[in-house]
Amino acid sequence: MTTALWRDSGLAVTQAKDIREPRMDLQADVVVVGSGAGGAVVAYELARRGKRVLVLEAGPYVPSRDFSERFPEAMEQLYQDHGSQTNRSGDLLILQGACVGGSTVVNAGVCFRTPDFILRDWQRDFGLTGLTRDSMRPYFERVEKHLGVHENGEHEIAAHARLIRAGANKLGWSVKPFQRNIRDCALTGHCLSGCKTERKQSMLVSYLPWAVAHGTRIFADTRVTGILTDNGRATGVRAQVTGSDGEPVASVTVTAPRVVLAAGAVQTPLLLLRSGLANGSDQVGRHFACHPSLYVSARYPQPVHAWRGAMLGVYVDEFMAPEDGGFVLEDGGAGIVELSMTAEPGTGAPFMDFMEETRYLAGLVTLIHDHNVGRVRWDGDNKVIDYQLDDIDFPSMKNALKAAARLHLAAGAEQVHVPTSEPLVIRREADIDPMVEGLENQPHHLRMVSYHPQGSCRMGADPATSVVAESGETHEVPGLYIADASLLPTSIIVNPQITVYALATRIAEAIAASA
Ligand SMILES: Cc1cc2nc3c(=O)[nH]c(=O)nc-3n(C[C@H](O)[C@H](O)[C@H](O)COP(=O)(O)OP(=O)(O)OC[C@H]3O[C@@H](n4cnc5c(N)ncnc54)[C@H](O)[C@@H]3O)c2cc1C
Repeated sequence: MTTALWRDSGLAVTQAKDIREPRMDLQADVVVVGSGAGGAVVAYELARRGKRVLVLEAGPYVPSRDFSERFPEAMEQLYQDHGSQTNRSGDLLILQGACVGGSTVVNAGVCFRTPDFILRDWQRDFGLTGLTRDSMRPYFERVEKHLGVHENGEHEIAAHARLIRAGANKLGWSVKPFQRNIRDCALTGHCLSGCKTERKQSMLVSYLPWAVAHGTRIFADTRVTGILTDNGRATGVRAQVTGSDGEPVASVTVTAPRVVLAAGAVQTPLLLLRSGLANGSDQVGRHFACHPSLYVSARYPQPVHAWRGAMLGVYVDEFMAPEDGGFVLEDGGAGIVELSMTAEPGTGAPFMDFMEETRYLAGLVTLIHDHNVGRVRWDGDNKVIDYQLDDIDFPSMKNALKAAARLHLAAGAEQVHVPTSEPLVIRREADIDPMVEGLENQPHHLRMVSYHPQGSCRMGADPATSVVAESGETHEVPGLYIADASLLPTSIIVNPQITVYALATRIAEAIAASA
């Protein structure tokens, strides 16, 4: 192995191309699997306390200067399965980052604390009595300070967001500027392709360099394939380094008394299932949720140019509480490619007509508080994500659609495009309820995207119904921890990165205290 190199943009990462030996045996106090929201925070928080930390990341290291602002290239470069990961039936695109920094590299930078009513549910239904608003506050404050989280200024409310705000104001609905972890946003609108300007405070430009400054070693192109145990205790991991040509480069064994899984809500359960660990209760991979989203676009009489300016400006929280509807509407800028990926305007001539109108379109993303009805599992060597929009969640989806249509029309839109497989266009307020109520919950009927997979290794006090304890340690395997979005016992309705950072900070504290 050659010494890891400092790259121009500042992160020391050992990549497949740096490795010369076919076998490596490494030691650490803590080995962290995955370098996204959970993994990066755990790595830094433990390294700064003097632990020898090793981070293994399956995806490549892509320095910010190599990011492409062409979305298809970014998907190829930075996303899990090159942006093509779906549920089993193929009607839900499930996006995740797969690179050093994980999904935080490609996320939109929106920041929400876990809503209080969600924390209360977790205390009541899962015995997570330590996760109160007051006890979580210092963790939220810490990550928000580190990541420069602040409310959008007026210059960050782009034309599309101003329309959404005007519509909400007209209806008397609560509408607020987003909080984002973007310092001096360059307003390029390319958040989902990685932030070339490094203003978005992803893990790639924050916690990972800080962890490295405290001695953490990061290996990219290195997929963990198994967890090692001795006498029922975690003792390390087995991994495989793969070159950019797909050829195996080296096998790696890491010996470490603490193993932290932070491979995300799809890969963490798969790794546990493959290793046959922590699943005596048959809970691993179950209770998967994902905030299935619709992108409801509308044509305005004037050009909107929804790809210009900050990607996300404002959101409507009028219906966030379950008793108010259980959904959130988020304004969302989109370029032509993102639009053609999430809208459903038909094929042939209708599609061409729709795309020609792109500059007149503004969009709203719907987020619902879905139930944990999904499951991640293996079928032979193939990963399977079983998730269909459940009938129990369909009313919230319809209510979110109706509200989005109502808001667009109030803001002056001439027509609203509902992303259904049969093109559905709403032009009048009076048509909203009958048209949306006419929809049926059938596979392939709605064009859904998930940006927030979560909940497949849930946290709880009862080992019979959960995988990990409040400390993040698995109930069954001492020394084996989980610190990513798979922990969340229920879907949280809002964008989850701050929840993951805060929980990972807390779990790192518990690990440090245990060692
Ligand atoms: C397009 C997009 C937009 C989003 N926008 C927002 C937003 O605006 N606000 C917000 O709060 N949230 C947003 N999110 C969600 C947020 O980024 C995630 O919830 C969060 O990053 C999840 O953290 P994690 O640690 O669970 O997983 P990730 O951050 O996804 O990290 C997991 C890492 O583990 C690696 N890995 C997987 N398997 C292995 C293995 N076997 N061995 C080694 N490494 C492995 C993966 O390659 C990946 O890098 C967005 C997500 C996406 C995809």
